[in-house]
Amino acid sequence: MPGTPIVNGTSYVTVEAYSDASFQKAAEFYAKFLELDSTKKSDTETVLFNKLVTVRIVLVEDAARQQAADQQLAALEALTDTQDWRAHFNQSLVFKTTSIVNLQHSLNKLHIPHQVYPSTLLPMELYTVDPLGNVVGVTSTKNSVSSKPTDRNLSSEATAVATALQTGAKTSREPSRVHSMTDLSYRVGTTDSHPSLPKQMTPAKANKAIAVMTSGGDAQGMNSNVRAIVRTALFKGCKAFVVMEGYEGLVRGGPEYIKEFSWEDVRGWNAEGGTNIGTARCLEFRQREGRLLGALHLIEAGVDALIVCGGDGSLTGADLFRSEWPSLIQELQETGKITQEQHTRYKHLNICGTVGSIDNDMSTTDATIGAYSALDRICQAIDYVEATANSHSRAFVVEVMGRNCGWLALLAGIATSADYIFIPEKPASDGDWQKQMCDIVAKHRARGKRTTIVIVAEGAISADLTPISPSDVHKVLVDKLGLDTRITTLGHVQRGGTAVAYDRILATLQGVEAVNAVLESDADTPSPLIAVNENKITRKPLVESVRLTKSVADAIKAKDFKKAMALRDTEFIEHLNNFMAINSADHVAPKLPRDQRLKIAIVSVGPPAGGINSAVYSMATYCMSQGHKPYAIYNGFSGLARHESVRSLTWKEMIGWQSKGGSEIGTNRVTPNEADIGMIAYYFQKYQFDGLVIVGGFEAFESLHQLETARESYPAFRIPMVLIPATLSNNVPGTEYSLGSDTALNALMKYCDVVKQSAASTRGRTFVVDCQGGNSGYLATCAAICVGAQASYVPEEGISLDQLQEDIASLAESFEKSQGRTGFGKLILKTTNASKALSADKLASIITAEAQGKFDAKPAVPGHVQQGGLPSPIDRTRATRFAIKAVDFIGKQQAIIAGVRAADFQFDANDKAVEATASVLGVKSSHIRFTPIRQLYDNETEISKRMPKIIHWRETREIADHLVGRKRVD
Ligand SMILES: Nc1ncnc2c1ncn2[C@@H]1O[C@H](COP(=O)(O)OP(=O)(O)OP(=O)(O)O)[C@@H](O)[C@H]1O
Ligand SMILES: O=P(O)(O)OC[C@H]1O[C@](O)(CO)[C@@H](O)[C@@H]1O
Ligand SMILES: [Mg+2]
Repeated sequence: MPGTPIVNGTSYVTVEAYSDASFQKAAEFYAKFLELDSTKKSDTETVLFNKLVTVRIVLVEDAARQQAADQQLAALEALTDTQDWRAHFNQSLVFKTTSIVNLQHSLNKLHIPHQVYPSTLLPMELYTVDPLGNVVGVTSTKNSVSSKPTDRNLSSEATAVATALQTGAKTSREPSRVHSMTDLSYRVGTTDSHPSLPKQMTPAKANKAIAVMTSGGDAQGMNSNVRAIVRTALFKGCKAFVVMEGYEGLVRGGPEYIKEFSWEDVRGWNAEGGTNIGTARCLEFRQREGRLLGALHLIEAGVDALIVCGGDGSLTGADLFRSEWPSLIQELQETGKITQEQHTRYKHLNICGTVGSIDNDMSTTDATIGAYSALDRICQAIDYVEATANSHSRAFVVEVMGRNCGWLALLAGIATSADYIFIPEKPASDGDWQKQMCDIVAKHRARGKRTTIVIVAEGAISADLTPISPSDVHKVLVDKLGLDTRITTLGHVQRGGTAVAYDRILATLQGVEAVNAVLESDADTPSPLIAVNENKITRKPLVESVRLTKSVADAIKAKDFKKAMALRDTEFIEHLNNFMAINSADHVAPKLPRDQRLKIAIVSVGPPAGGINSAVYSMATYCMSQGHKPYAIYNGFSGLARHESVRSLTWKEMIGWQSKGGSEIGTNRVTPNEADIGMIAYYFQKYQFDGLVIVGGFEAFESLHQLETARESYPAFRIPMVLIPATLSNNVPGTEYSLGSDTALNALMKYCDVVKQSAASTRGRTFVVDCQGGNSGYLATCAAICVGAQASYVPEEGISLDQLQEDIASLAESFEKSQGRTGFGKLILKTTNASKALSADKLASIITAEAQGKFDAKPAVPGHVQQGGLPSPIDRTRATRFAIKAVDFIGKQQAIIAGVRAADFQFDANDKAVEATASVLGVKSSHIRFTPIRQLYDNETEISKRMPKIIHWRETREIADHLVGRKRVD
């Protein structure tokens, strides 16, 4: 916003200069750096100021101090790249700013060297050194979600300095002085020349030109990846380029194919399908001549780093390109195509891969960009097909994409509870597959299923590598089982439409991380591939990932299917085992011996969330496959206490539950204490439950805690108990993901896409969307990333009037800039509880009034639409995974608790092993973990707020802000 001071905070600082020359330079420096006006009071005093900050410079001639200061500057210059130079200085000034980003931009323009911390996309502190030798820090950390620099990025000493910067406290390293908002007087050094700063302070890295391309088959989410890369590159002070048409664009070169992009060029891309920069399968790039041209064109365009978003093939190409780079540029120089200078400048090709492919066939990452969107399209199609199949009692053979990889077929099989799947990694021999399929289909039909769904991956084969086509399968179903059968080939519909929320977020976070990775790489850093493991964005060596991926295909070709499976990630194998277990649920030949079979109850507590039915279905069918007896407690604990609503679940009644929304066994918010815990214990004893699975959100969390606490009094609760988190608020302590949150996020995102489109069609229109989530801003924050909302307000931060004013001003500014442009609609998201006083309606009125006719705002309230109807494939498949893990947990914990169950004198509730038998299942970082409820309840929960103490997604807020250029007020 023009006129807004770049720094604020009521700081008044006096610095001393020891020579006239340094006195002059300091005045110039502060005027530029902090955008201050200056008044020369006398030959020995200059005052620089804006509304909020005053810097007073006084000249105190002193040769000895001058010399000391010179030495200090020389020491600073000697520091290396890897050193955290803040830790080597003992004097500093600190100011606050609303936007480090803007400050960084202006310093880049002024060519004033600086460093930012932490060294991620989320700079919260910026440092430079003034001509007097003072370290000058500017921080944006004050709002409740921004975090301190982490140990990951800072040495412990530097962390102490950073902490002190934020708290105003002194560090133990005397005579460090860190101040803010006070009148300070410093002993400062001076030099006759402007200090030439140490290497690592120069913004050399941020001067890079970073190019991105999309390659191979297009995938939903590629546009979000490109958007994030372009904007992060610009945000970091780099130039951003896009290579059009994949490797084809590299081979052709020139500004038509290698284009510089601006912030505005990627506006609105999150909601667009396919890839807007084009993609291709380029034969020429497979040849050295093609890659030689590619190298030349990159150098001609001045590109330092290339980020390739593509599948296994594209990244194989990228890997080859990087390994060949030295010889390519050698040849270019020898043939006079590039100069010696260019050869030196572009000596190392900095490459990074973000995996974009619907196939999800890249090793070392759990998900590729686009895979879950394609899965969404497949599941939607199969859900549709189910309806017609059911009407005619028909069988459908559905062909899905995936040349060498069965991930789509497998996950779709789980998500739609298909009868049989064909995937290339685990083929049966000819003769066997026909029998296996017919046995299972016939069994399901005999149990009363009217539909049959068989999913065939494009690359399906039998054990002798003969392709299995949908017609082969069709023939068997007709000839052997006499089923009325149809074939549906989904084809490119799977790559159609816009990305699901998961892909938009994955693509965005990976884009941000890819830029970080290339900026942090040097000649010796192996090219990274940006992966995701469970919920965590990670970096993996590209070469190794490509090698592993190739070896899967090689193993399949060599008929070594065991190896092929082993080379797929562990989650793939787990999914396959899960599919086979629940799909072959068998009363006749269960897996476990009689003495290990258990009675396991499941209950749902709290409001409905996508995936509850899938969890119940998977838990029950898995129990059946093992030999356990699954029971449902209908209508929560109140149902049990009042009506003894317990029934063992049958296979037939659960047909179709995997894909259903809501909760078939009923749910409510009543906890055991509210319902009557004595009655509940009585029924637990009556039914002799050996284990309990609770599915739900915060009330379910409270329920588990109550039951665990009641173990002292009621032996019936001395059984393994586990909570599967399921709530759209995603606020259950002990997990970073709750079932239902993905379904809700997609529902909210689709709603936002629609209103944003409406906003874009109406000149000067903003919608204020009211989001659910209780006291958790998770949903609003993630949706803000998915739809590129201008701002989001969440309960963790509340709504400050200053911030609101800032957001309105920035809306005004962007609407003004957008004059004459189309497709320019804005969204503001607000969690209902972000402010009780400011409803979406009121907020919209305030914005409209403040806009003074330049634009307007309307409220939009999706309400319970956010519960989402049908559960998303992510919620369905994760529900299955969680349910099976929960049942296994109960099985494993039996031994620990069974011995002490009955005898009071042996039961010690404080025994750690016993305590751990009542746990919350959660995704934490990149693992599934069980955490004892007692530990979570006592140490990790803000009970009154119904929230975990640590907000795992808080960094995401800053990314959301940065990608739309939102300025933050303290
Ligand atoms: N071994 C290789 N050497 C050089 N370039 C390659 C190589 N493999 C693939 N490429 C380049 O990458 C492009 C895309 O590869 P491919 O067609 O295998 O798709 P992909 O990236 O695996 O994506 P998807 O499988 O999702 O469609 C190829 O057209 C080619 O230009
Ligand atoms: O669109 P094309 O070039 O026909 O490619 C289809 C192939 O691309 C993929 O969709 C991967 O993107 C494969 O699953 C499929 O075999
Ligand atoms: Mg591929």
